Amino acid sequence: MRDLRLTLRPGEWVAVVGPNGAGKSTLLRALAGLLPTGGALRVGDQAWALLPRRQRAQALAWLGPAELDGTGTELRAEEAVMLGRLPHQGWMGLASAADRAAVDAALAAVEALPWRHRPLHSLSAGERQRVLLARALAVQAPRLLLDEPLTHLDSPHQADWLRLMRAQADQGRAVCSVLHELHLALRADRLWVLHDGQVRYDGPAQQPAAREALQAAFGQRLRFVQDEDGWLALPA
Ligand SMILES: Nc1ncnc2c1ncn2[C@@H]1O[C@H](COP(=O)(O)OP(=O)(O)OP(=O)(O)O)[C@@H](O)[C@H]1O
Repeated sequence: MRDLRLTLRPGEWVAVVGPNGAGKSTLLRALAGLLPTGGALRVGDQAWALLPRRQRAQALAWLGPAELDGTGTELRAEEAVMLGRLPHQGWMGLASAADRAAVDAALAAVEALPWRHRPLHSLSAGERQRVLLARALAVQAPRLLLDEPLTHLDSPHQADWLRLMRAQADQGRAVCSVLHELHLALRADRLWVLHDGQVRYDGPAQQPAAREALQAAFGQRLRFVQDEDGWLALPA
């Protein structure tokens, strides 16, 4: 990937879309500082790489693709979510009242409270994904980078996720999510359409130019329909 110039703004939800192999995960990892890159990655006017690790961990919540299948761990759901609080804890890792409140709120947000004490390996794939989402929420970071957060989620929980991300943006957070669910991606504030390692579109999700870029990226294999909330993309 080269010649990228992208800005993630507070209060804005960006959906990163494009066909398989377009470079979406690569871009997200580069944005999180997880890949060596040329050029400059900045938070405000500060160089990301120069920030202390703890400050970076507080500044950014990360959810990777297919992160955890739960095998080989006895970690319970609420313990996994508490990992999101590590950047806020001292060296002994003692949970404060604020940490516990953040974990409770995150578990409630993904409707995971009833099975908070269950080990991850005993949960279904969708339930585990919701725990990972709760872990990202529990960080309470001003930026959330989420790679395919809807994997394994049923339709109602996908809709819940949409409302959650909208609420995060409304609270002033910047949300950047790689999505294959184009019908939901078009509900984002901004789209980054990727194709062959290039950003082909960076702009409002509901603009005609966004739909043109999507058609080009997906080889004219989409069909757009309108409902009361705007345009949706379906397979042609
Ligand atoms: N570690 C790696 N080494 C070499 N090539 C890689 C590596 N990771 C990804 N690639 C290649 O880089 C390109 C972009 O991969 P990336 O995972 O960013 O795509 P993506 O848009 O997220 O795709 P998908 O929708 O399939 O998840 C692909 O062609 C892929 O084969």
